[in-house]
Amino acid sequence: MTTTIEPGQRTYISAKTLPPQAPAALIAREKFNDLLHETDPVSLLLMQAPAGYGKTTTLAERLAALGAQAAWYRLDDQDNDAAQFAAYLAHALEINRPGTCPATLRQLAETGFDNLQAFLTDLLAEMPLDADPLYLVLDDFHLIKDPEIHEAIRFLLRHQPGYLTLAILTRTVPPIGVAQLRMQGRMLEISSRDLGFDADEAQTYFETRLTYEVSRESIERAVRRVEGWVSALQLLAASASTSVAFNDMVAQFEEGNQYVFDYFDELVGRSLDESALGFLLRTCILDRFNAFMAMRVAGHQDGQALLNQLINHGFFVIPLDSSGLWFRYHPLFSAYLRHLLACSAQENVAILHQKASDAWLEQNQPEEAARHAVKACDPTRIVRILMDYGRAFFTEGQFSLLQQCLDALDPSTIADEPMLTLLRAWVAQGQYKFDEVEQWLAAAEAKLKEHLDDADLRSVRCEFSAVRAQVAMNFGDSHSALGLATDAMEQEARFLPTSKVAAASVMGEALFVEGHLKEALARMQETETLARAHGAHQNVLWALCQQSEISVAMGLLQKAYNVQERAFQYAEENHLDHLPILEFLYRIRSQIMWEWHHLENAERCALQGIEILEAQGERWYLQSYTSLAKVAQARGRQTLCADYIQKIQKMLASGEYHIDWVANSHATMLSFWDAVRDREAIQRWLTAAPEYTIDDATNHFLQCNARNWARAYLSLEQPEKAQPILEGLQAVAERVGLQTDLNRNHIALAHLHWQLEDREKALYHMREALQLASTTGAVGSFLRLGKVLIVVLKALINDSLIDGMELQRAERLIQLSQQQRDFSRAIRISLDEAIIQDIIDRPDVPELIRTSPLTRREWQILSLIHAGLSNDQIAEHLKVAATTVKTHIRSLYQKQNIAHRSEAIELARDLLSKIQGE
Ligand SMILES: Nc1ncnc2c1ncn2[C@@H]1O[C@H](COP(=O)(O)OP(=O)(O)OP(=O)(O)O)[C@@H](O)[C@H]1O
Repeated sequence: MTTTIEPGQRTYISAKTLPPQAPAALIAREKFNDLLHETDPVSLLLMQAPAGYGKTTTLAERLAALGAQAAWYRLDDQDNDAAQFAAYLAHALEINRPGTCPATLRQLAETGFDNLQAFLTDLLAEMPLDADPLYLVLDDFHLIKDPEIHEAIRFLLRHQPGYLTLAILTRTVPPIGVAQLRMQGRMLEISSRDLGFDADEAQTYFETRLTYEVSRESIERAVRRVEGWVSALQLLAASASTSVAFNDMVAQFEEGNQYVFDYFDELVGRSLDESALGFLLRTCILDRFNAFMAMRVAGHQDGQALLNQLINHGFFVIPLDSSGLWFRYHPLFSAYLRHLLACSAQENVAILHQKASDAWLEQNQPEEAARHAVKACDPTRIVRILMDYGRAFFTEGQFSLLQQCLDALDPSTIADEPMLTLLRAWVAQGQYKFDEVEQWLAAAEAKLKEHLDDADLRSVRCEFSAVRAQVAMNFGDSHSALGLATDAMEQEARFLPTSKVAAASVMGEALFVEGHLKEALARMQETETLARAHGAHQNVLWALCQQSEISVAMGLLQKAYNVQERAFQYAEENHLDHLPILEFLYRIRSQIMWEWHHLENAERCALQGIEILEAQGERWYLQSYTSLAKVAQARGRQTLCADYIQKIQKMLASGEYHIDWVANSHATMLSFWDAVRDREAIQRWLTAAPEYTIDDATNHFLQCNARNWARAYLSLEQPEKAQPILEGLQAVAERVGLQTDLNRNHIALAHLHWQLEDREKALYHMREALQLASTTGAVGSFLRLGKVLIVVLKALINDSLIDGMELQRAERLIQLSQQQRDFSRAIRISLDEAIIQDIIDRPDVPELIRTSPLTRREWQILSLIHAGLSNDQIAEHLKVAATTVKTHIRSLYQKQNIAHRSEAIELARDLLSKIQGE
């Protein structure tokens, strides 16, 4: 049955055939250029993604930017009418390209058509055979339910002229023969995965909309939480009025946010029956699922059909692979469903988790099974899983999963089983809960005495010694650690096969901290081999990271880098990107990158570390924040650096950390306070700083800790107090071969003697430092010195005391240090609230500065324009894409009614020159 298209005159709503109005903060999405511009025209461009993913805005923005011609037809429910559909389709084409189909339109008005196909036949016959490329955009196509219109679109796709591309924007996959077109290579697809904003786009978006600064880390976290869903980013920008509120809201997204819930209520409420809703509620407990898992958990016979129904509804169901077998829910949608589930009286959540646990085991996915057993609060299932897979979890480094499992068990259950006790003790030691370690071990020893034979008891003792050795190591008692580790090496492990690997690793660590670098390196290489033989991923990566650390201590940074590469390769080959230990790897990579002044890489690695640690909790971010603070400071971003320092201080105040971490964080804090001349903070630090030793400073962290004291005294201009510390440290570093520390101590000694006005010694130490830098490649440690570095280096050059490589290095350091100081000044001015307020309050300020306030980023760019930087230089300096800078400049121009760069420079000069007092 087809519908006749009756004749008739029509009134057209013009908004339906116009491109949409662009939002005020429109982000250019150049990443789609390749797809839209540089390929041959295709028959169909299918943009399919859930609501609010930016389908309409993106296509409109890109087509306009590329100067492509497009006829828009924006559909609504009323367009499920053949006559209306035909009329609007022809009208959209005609108003975009007059003369395309006047006769068809006339016939529509005067005689009508027998059906849609007859209409399309006439329309296609009337359209020219050849013309400039044209997009015919059908927006919100998911609203079309009429099969006749779907059939008409199939017909159109078969016969359309080559210059026409049909662009369909839809939440669901339309039944128009997509599979066939895909096979024929006649269509392009853009999905939610492509449409999601990436971190750079989100950064530009927030910088355009917010009046406060948000760190890159917060932006990346926001993008991860919402998976680039622009509507959620928009909500964030509109609702959060400070950076604290911003971060709170991002954190809230995990559990759910009321505005987002309301949005989903509207979306789901309209279109789902009971059975589909039940299916959603039950399956939302799964992090991912296929039809089998969905059927087992939801208890539905035909999971696949229900799944297809949900996908066709355009819900936030994300395919995980191209085979279309595995799916998951968008995290915000999942939070919404979990909220509904919690409110539902009909579902027994514990039973759902038990079903999930059993089904995952059938799918040979014990980790998932364990997670659900924990959520079901089901100790019997947990013990069963741990007895079968606990060792594997351990060798893979799944500590937080083990912790969750073990936390759910009764202590006496654990004490009955040596293997469970060992797991429990290792997990506690990994969390620095050293007292607990001993309690777990002692409780088990007391119990096991009663029912284990002598051989087993000996094994237990040896394996327990391995844990005790690691604890002793963490207390800094390398002597006891060595003794216990030797004990542990005596017997083959019966309960946890990797106990001997752990003991070997402790021996390596003990040698390292005692300053026996070569032996330590050899021991760590053996540990790596042993760990590889056991397939113990965690231990392999740990041993590699330690080799890298030892190489850094020896001043062989390039070698350390190469070892890290091996570790990255191992992680990739074994698909270990989710293991928390990878954060260690990224962290030490970030440290080398900072030392080599590759700031972008240093930042990237620190951010990557945070991403890995997200599930472990913020307590573990300390080192990542330290790296980010160092990068921010090196870039002259003092406000950002101050934010990180504040976070670091908070963490240090509320948790126990190894001295290695503490010393590293303190070094960064001191450097920041020195740069901002906060003498009080340095004084305060001295009153509570960790004690230092000099004679025992046979490793990098004890050297760093003592050097912190010396640097604090130097910042307070008390060189006489710093002198014995630095000289003592230098002697120890020399004795045991800590080359990187020698390098850093020489830099500090140069500073010290400059303060003491002993020019000759200052220059001597600086020259030694430069020489060592030819193997370490150090840059960051020099730049930390600030202004005095330039003075001392210039003196070295003036006195012709260096040549060749050292001279080149000195010149580059002067240039970098100078640049850092210039940028720091420009940014300080543009980010200082008081200075900006001062400008705004001036009576002669242009009115527009008051009425359309600039964002921080715009002030910053204005001040960099004033400092004489080109767009590319600004982009390079701010570490953003050149297009991002252009977006900001465009917005700035709009706000200030500026047409040319020269006017911007004039405005900047006018606003900033007096303030800078130049
Ligand atoms: N490039 C962009 N720059 C700024 N804002 C954007 C951009 N893209 C999308 N937005 C904003 O995000 C929101 C959702 O965008 P849009 O309406 O284009 O999504 P959609 O996928 O077409 O949604 P629907 O399925 O509801 O039609 C809009 O408020 C829009 O202004």
